[in-house]
Amino acid sequence: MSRYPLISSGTIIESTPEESVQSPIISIRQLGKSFQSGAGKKAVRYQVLKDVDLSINKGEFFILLGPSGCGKSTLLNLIAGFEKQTEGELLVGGEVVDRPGKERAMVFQHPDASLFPWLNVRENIEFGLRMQGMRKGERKAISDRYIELAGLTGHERKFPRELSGGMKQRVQIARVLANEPDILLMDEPLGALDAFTRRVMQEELVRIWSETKKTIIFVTHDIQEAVLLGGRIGIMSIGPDSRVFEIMDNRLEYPRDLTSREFNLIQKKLQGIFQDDLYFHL
Ligand SMILES: Nc1ncnc2c1ncn2[C@@H]1O[C@H](COP(=O)(O)OP(=O)(O)OP(=O)(O)O)[C@@H](O)[C@H]1O
Repeated sequence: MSRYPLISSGTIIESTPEESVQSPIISIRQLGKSFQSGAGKKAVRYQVLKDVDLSINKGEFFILLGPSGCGKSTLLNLIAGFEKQTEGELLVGGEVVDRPGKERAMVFQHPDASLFPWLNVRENIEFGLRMQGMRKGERKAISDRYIELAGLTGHERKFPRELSGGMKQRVQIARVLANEPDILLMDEPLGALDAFTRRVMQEELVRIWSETKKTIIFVTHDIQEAVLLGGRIGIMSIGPDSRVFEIMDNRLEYPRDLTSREFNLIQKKLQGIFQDDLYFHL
């Protein structure tokens, strides 16, 4: 039984028992991650994640929501294979994750960290394909597709320094998609954008997701963004020992209307959880 009575208006929002999730592409059982700081007698262990259970289906737009420092990026990094868990099991496509893989791609908050400043938009998008030894014609066909999908047509020859923040993020997303991963891991990818650009990019992301049918795991601490984007929203408890303690189904139709009564109802439910005293004692 859920700790929070999330269902107040029929099917709009409800808590999903983990058992009801079918054939997951990502399966996480009793996952834990601790970090050690310092060495010798002064060494201290900090248990960021503990007993994380989570199943994510193919094609889902899944949100990881929680306050700053609760361990969202750590969980994403474990799924990406950038970090290794200290306890528990993590499977992607039925395989144990012990390193990064082509089927998983990370989109970071700051595209500058991942774009090559000396390559133009098309060359950035084609970079991974060139590394694989793909021929020019084939590369161009793929980059054409993702340039169009990401709304970059007409900007192919520009360099990162000539692009706005939103455009750079589009290039990062197009580049990741060009490598055809099954899963996009997005770590607050819109967090550095101004409010207007962010709204546009949120809409674009929903469109790209519905056109590509990729599985997306999207990290945010913004409740409105979570409700706008997520099909399911995994709510993390405050660390240490953070876990996904509640999952909400969000069945509002896309594209979602921020001003609708239903949207605000879900937003309020989530706000209620984070303001509840119980939340601080999970
Ligand atoms: N490599 C590391 N070594 C030691 N501690 C770490 C390391 N990476 C993360 N942590 C700690 O783990 C905790 C969770 O960090 P994490 O970045 O996962 O949180 P977050 O929820 O993504 O936060 P934010 O929303 O601010 O990005 C923090 O206390 C952080 O200091």
